[in-house]
Order: sequence, then C-alpha cells, then structure tokens
Amino acid sequence: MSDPTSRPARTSPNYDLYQRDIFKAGSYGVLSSFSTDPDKLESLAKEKLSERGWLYASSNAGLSLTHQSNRRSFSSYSILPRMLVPTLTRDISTTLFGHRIPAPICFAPIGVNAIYHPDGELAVAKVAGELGLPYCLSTASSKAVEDVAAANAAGGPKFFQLYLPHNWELAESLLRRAWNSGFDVCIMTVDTDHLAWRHGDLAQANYAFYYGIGNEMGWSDPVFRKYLEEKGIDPKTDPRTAGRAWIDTIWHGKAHSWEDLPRVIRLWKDISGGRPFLLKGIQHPSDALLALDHGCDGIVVSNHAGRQVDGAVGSLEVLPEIVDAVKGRMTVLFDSGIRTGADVFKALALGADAVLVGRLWIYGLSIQGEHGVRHVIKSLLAEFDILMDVAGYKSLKDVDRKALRVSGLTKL
Ligand SMILES: Cc1cc2nc3c(=O)[nH]c(=O)nc-3n(C[C@H](O)[C@H](O)[C@H](O)COP(=O)(O)O)c2cc1C
Ligand SMILES: O=C(O)C(=O)c1ccccc1
Repeated sequence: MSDPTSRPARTSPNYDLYQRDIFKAGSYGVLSSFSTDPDKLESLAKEKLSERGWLYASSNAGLSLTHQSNRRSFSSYSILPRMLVPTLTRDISTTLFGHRIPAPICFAPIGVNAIYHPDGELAVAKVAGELGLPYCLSTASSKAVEDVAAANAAGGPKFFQLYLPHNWELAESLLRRAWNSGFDVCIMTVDTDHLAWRHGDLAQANYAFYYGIGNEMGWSDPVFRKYLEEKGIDPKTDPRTAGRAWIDTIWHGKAHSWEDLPRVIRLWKDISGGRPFLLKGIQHPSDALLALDHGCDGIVVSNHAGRQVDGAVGSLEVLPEIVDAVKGRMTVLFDSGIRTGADVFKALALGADAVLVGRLWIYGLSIQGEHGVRHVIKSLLAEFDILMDVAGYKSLKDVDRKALRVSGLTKL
C-alpha cells in the first residue's frame, strides 16, 4: 500500500490536508509508533533509543533551568484569536535569504545524527528537501556534506552550521565543500566553543566522538585526513584517537573572539560570492548589535536548547528586545523550545523572521527514521497552518505583537 503520509507538502499550500491523511491512516492502522503530541513523541523516542542515545538528545546544562525557562517563556504569552476572518486561502509561505519557502520553519543543526538512526543526516536532509524547508547541516555531522546534499536532491535551501576550527586551512576546506555541495548560507555557532556541564552526559562519559562515532565530516575532509596521516592516525584502525583529534581541532584548545569574525566572514563571502553569514547563539541585545557591526547578515536568537548556560534567560523572553535593537537591519531567526504550531506563531509575532526546530525532529528520527522525521515536521506544519486558520490570521504579515497578550492581561 502506498504511504498515505508521503504526499509532498510543497504541492499543497494547505498543510491541514495532513490532518486528513492522519485520520485516514489511523483508520487503516498504517502507522506504528504514532503521536502528534510532543511530550508523547519525546517518551516514544526515549523508549526507542539506547540509554546513551537518549542521554545525548535530552542532556541539558546543569539542573535544566534554562530548558525550563525556554518552555515557560512560551506559556507567558497568549494568542488573541480573531473571528469571521476568511482564512481558507491563508498563506504561510515566506522568503528567506532569497529562497521562497512554504513556511517559516527550518531544521536546526544537530550533530551526530547516526546516534539516533543509522540513516542519520541523510534521512533528515531528504525530508527537508521533499518539504522544501531549509535544512541546516552541523559541522558535527555523522555523514559527509556531499552525501547529505545528494540525499536532499528534491531541493530546498541548504544552510551550513560552522563550528570554526582552530586551523584556517580546515575552515576553508569545510566551507568550500559546503558551498560546492549547494549550501549557500553559513551559520556560525558561537555559544558552544566548549561543552557545558551536562550531568547526564558526564555520568556516562557520553561523548560520541571519543568513541569514534559521528566524525564523518572530518574523516571525509582532505585537509583533516592529511593531518591524520601526518600524525600516523588511521581512523579505520584507531577511531578513538582519530575522534579525539577531530574534537581537539574543532572545539578544544582555544576560545574564539569577535576578532576572529572579519576573517571568517571574508572567507565565506569570497567562497560564496557574498552569500549570507549568520551567528547562532545570541541572547544579549548588545551581542546582536556587535554581530550587525561586524557585517553579519543575521543572527539566530538561541540558547542551544538550554544545553549550554544553566540558569539563563528563556530564549523567547529576549527575542523582542533583540528585535527592537536590530530594527530590521538584519534577519532574526529564533530557536530553543519550539514544540508546537502555537510556539511558532508566538516567535513570529515577537518578530522572528523564521524559526528553527531541533529536538522535535530528533524524536521523529529516533522513533522511525525518515518516516518519523516526515511525520513530526508535517505535523508541526499542519498544526501551525490550522492554528492560523482557527485563530483568524490569514497571512504572516498579520502576525505581530498585537496578536499576543502577556499573561497578567497587560498589552505588549
Ligand atoms: C542533541 C543536540 C545536538 C545539537 N547539536 C548542535 C550542533 O551540532 N550545532 C549547533 O549549532 N547546534 C546544535 N544543537 C542546538 C540546535 O541547533 C538548536 O539550537 C536547538 O536544538 C533548538 O532548540 P529545540 O531543540 O528546543 O528546538 C544541538 C541540540 C541538541 C538537542
Ligand atoms: O551537543 C551539542 O549541543 C552540540 O552542539 C554538539 C557539540 C559537539 C558535537 C556534537 C554536538
């Protein structure tokens, strides 16, 4: 029987068709592990993964206070529905960095996807391409960027997330490979020069690279391979030493500073002929302005899903201040804590141009590989689209701060 959920969403502007697919599929009993509830998806993923896999996906900094603040900040805003608005022809498409996309939703960069499913990044990039949504590949990919591009063959924008190596020759090689593979936006992550204190991972010494898992981006790189050869390290016979070398080259040894930015921006602009360069992990309005001063084309307002600074502010809480500081002079993307269509709506209403989602698709990938990713992302698209319908918002242009109330009945 053909898979009733596999209709490419791009051909149908109304994602609520997916709701009908789900009802029909339900009556035929086609799907196995199935839920559209994010909490249920989280527990299904937990059941499916090994203890280490689950710990890596769920690990937060410290006592998870930032993760909790992320979720709490969504519930401190409420949506003001409008009635009798003819929303049947609503439009949730938008343009991001010159790409027309069917919804303002992107795949956040997540490292080492092979932990969650053997197809890893290939499954995720395939679904993103099919749906026409931007796919962002992590430097910590467990597949080579060239193979990920091939899996994304159906099309859709591709962004490359850069963890800036301490070796400029390697940085150039990674960026060139990404550009040659069709990745035309560079997003440099600045909140994770070092991993934070994550109790879950520390308890198990749970760092995939040290076990030789998920270093494919490095091992497929000519510059890094040459470095390994010079050191006499063979990833095939000694994956752990090779993994440690990869980690030390990308993350350890030295912290980055604003002084590194002009060089990396110039490098990317030279390679790509001036395509966009963003910083990911911005939470302070002053850092947003520094990014602007340094010539960035955008930022991702993000606290890395609460995995870095424990006890930090909820990412949604700082979004309006940052949007006000930036004043439309660069693109503002948002992530950390998005689980529902209502969350997407709130982030857009507070001024984000688009959002990134991370853990939601990890759950899908863990539960049922490619099919699971397709299901969770189509569910999010459908939920957001249906929310626009029932809340009486016809177009993204209508979604602004007037659409929200802060709890306590204060006007924004
Ligand atoms: C398991 C895991 C791995 C991640 N790996 C990366 C990464 O390699 N690069 C990066 O920039 N961000 C990484 N992130 C952060 C995500 O890109 C994103 O900021 C975050 O997951 C968004 O929050 P959400 O998961 O609540 O949607 C990771 C997050 C998780 C949960
Ligand atoms: O774990 C993370 O949050 C992350 O960004 C990362 C860092 C190194 C390797 C893989 C993922």
